[in-house]
Amino acid sequence: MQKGQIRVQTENIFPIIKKFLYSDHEIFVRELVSNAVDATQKLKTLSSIGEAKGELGELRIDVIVDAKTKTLSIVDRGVGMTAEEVDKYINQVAFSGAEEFLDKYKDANIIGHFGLGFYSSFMVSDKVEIFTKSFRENTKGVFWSCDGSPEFELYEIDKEDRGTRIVMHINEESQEFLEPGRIRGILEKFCRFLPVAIYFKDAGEEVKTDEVVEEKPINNTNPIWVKKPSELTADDYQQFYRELYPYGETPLFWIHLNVDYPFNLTGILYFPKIKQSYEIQKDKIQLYSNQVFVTDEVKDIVPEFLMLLHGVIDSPDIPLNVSRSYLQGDPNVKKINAHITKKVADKLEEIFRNDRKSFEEKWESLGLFVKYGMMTDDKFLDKANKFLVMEDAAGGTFYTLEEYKAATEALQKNKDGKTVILYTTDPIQQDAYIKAAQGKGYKVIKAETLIDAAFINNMEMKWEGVSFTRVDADIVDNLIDKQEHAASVLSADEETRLKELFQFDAPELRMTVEVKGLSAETAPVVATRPEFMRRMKDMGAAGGGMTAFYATMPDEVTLTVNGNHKIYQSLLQEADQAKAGKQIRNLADLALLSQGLLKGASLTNFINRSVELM
Ligand SMILES: Nc1ncnc2c1ncn2[C@@H]1O[C@H](COP(=O)(O)OP(=O)(O)OP(=O)(O)O)[C@@H](O)[C@H]1O
Repeated sequence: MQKGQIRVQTENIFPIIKKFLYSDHEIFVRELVSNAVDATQKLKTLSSIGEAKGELGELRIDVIVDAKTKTLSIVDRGVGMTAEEVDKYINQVAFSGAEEFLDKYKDANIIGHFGLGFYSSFMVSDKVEIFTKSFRENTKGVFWSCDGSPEFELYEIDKEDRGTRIVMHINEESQEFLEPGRIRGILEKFCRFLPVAIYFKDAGEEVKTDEVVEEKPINNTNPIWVKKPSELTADDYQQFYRELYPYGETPLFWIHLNVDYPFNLTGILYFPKIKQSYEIQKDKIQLYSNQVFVTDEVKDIVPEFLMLLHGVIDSPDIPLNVSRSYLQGDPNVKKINAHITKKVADKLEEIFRNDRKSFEEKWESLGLFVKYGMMTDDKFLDKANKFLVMEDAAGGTFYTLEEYKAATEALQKNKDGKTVILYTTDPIQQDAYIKAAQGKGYKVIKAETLIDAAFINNMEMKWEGVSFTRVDADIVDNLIDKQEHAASVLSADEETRLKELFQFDAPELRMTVEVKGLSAETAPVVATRPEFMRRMKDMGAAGGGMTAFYATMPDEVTLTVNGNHKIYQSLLQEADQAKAGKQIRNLADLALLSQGLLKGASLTNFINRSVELM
């Protein structure tokens, strides 16, 4: 028998482990089961190259919880260890550099992500024992035990079967890890797709002898992301989606990632159906390293705009044991990021080209990813410019940017030669304006979703030769500023007088009045909301910052008085000044009403005044 001290520089390494790993105790299960998987995989490899002799038998891992003896055991049938190996790997190697590591990362919250490996078992144990026997011929079994002090025991034992049994004597504070439900839950979280079958057993559970209980492993050892895309059907992908998200709706489509150079990465990303932007859930992508679950916080690894996707990413090349700031600067992570973005863009373009109809049908959900991506990632923007579509206000027709430009070439270029994209944020409320624009042959597109306001601002900076104007931003004749003027039939005096009549108090509005010669069929007064101020106000309302103060400002509105409307001929002749004033006020209110700007007392006044005039 050998007795000795574990050779780490710090005497009190165990209290440190316990303290720092406090928040993430459950990861010891992942660490130990991963070791058992590694030992099993190693044996398979050695056997395949003829270094391990004989039958391997059923290769499985058993996790056994026993409340009576207060132990949790993890049993594998892998390579096992000889006495020398236990001394080398457990006593010496496992902790070299640990002191330095702890010093460096004392303050960071990342230690929970650091694979402390086998020693993490001491977070929850008073004593840990190893019973192991190597696959090598003519070796004896080995017993190792340590109670959490740096002293250990190591001696040979008789052990029949190959492999390793780790027995943890769970400590007083960690009794939760003796609850079968708790352990099962942890296994399902971390070990769900590990490549070796894992069986969970509650030693305290009574088994009736005449009953054949069918054993089912915890995990799916062969998840579809490790298979070749050519071997898989649409059904396989959808079934796997349901396995990941039992309550999720059928996804729109998916992308199978498979890279082996210059880094290793596999995975499947699903585009979920999104009906409302507020349904968006981030943190739905799970990150694995060789099928071991690592985290569902994929920030920094997946581009921000793709955080909305679901699915799994598996890469042994992502440095998991280091801090976030390091991760951001990591060249591999940057490459992975760029690769995922490219793959997603390629896939979207492929669907757009091959099946535009289905692409357009999915646009309601897809548009959100695409627009978000175009705003935040210039590489993606370049590609997406080809497949971003804009839906006509009439519904059912979609234009790409190029198609819209071509279709509006003749009518919608302004004096600077820019294409003016007319949009509506509310086809019902802005119906009159849309009809007027369409009447002139203009194309109006829908921009109704939460993201559109920001998207429009952003694209105006990024797209050359394009500007956006909301369909009610000006009277229809001025929507596309071509610097053409129609003459008014009124004399200069009459215009001035008319302008005066329209000067009245409207405290909640900031009003500008202009008299213009519009066509005789156009309404006598048109209320419009200047694009710039309205955007600022919308942005202020949506989210604070610099623009927040705009939200508190009065609504800005322009009243364009149509000097060519025949109603003014009689109004300007009206002898009863008070009556004329009221009629003028009513015309203005009607225009404001169409913009949804007539509210509260102003609305009541309008109704009373109308009755009076009648
Ligand atoms: N179940 C096992 N069967 C055989 N060897 C094992 C087993 N568990 C641990 N070992 C040996 O002990 C070594 C140290 O294990 P430990 O978990 O501390 O670190 P690691 O697995 O090498 O690295 P990591 O920090 O990523 O877990 C392993 O490399 C392996 O050689």
